[in-house]
Amino acid sequence: MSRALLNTLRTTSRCTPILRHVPSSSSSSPSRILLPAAQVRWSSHSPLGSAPVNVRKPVTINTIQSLYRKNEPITMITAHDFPSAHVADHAGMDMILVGDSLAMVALGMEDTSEVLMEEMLLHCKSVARATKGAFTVGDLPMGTYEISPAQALESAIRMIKVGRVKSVKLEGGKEMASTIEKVTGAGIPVLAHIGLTPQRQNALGGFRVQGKSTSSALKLLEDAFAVQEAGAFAVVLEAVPAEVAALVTKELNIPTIGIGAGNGCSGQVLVQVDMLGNFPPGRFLPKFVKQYGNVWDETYRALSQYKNEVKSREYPAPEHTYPMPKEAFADFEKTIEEEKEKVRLQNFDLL
Ligand SMILES: Nc1nc(=O)c2c([nH]1)NC[C@@H]1CN(c3ccc(C(=O)N[C@@H](CCC(=O)O)C(=O)O)cc3)CN21
Ligand SMILES: CC(C)C(=O)C(=O)O
Repeated sequence: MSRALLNTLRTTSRCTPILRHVPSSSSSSPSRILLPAAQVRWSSHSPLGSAPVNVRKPVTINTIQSLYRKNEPITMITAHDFPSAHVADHAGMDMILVGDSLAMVALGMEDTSEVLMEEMLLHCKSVARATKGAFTVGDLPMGTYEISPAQALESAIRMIKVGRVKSVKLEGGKEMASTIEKVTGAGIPVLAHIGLTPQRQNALGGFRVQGKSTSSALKLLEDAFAVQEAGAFAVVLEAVPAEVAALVTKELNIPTIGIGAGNGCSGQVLVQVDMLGNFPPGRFLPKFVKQYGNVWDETYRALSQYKNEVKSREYPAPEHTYPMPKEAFADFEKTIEEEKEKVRLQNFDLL
């Protein structure tokens, strides 16, 4: 036992039970700093974790083009942080979108109008760090691109430079053509987004299916042509009748990525937490969402079991603890008893 610890035992034990003052192995303990590098382990969610190696060629804009030419459906999913992007990338998604649905699904906001550029950038960065294979797209949040093409380009550049994504998405058709031209002209790929554009929910009168009448279907086609002409590499079609989306897809020579737009699109996108079922029971889900998992139930079950096992002292079990040679512990106990005895005698002397 070190002299310092013995001194601590001596001085503190006069007024308080000594065991409270034995330094613990908590994370704030300075001894942690002295660990040799080889012993330092990272969480499995960190970039240096022991996650399986993902060996696929990174998806580029050319890969997307080539999938489109081969008529192979393009897969896209949203992600909002390192773990959700990590798993999406490993599952082999072609594209990962940091959608502004981040506002609701990760930040608990009411709708997408509240999310700020700085918040999008933070999440884009964490997604970009996890994504080695998929092509990343960052959503330009409301208010960062509508004022002028110059404003849009400035925001798009921030997305690339700070957010570390490979392309940007913005909502709007014909009226956004000059903006899309400006951004793509600077070498930043743009994914357009037409049909139901959630950032304009107040003008649309809510989340309403678009292109249901002949005239609104024609407007959708017009918007699709306009964004294609302006240089968008693909276009999201959200909440439009399947036959309209299929026809628009046929008429275009860039890929359409459907969400609530049926099976005739060149690819599909969904919000990851929706399709994973990672939300409490009873929450409204758009009818186009297919729930492929039940992550909420599984998480709830695991957390409840953990809670119960901690309360009942079932966890941690012996296999979750670190062994120590019996003799070393016996010595440890004995030394403490001896020290306590010495202190008792000293205190007695002082009387
Ligand atoms: N979690 C989440 N997932 C999404 O897919 C999503 C969001 N949030 N927020 C932004 C938009 C809103 N989305 C929605 C929401 C509702 C419908 C919807 O189903 N609306 C009515 C349509 C009524 C009509 O016009 O016919 C419906 O009853 O189907 C569609 C898209 C899709 N987006
Ligand atoms: C659903 C997709 C297309 C989206 O825009 C988002 O997640 O914000």
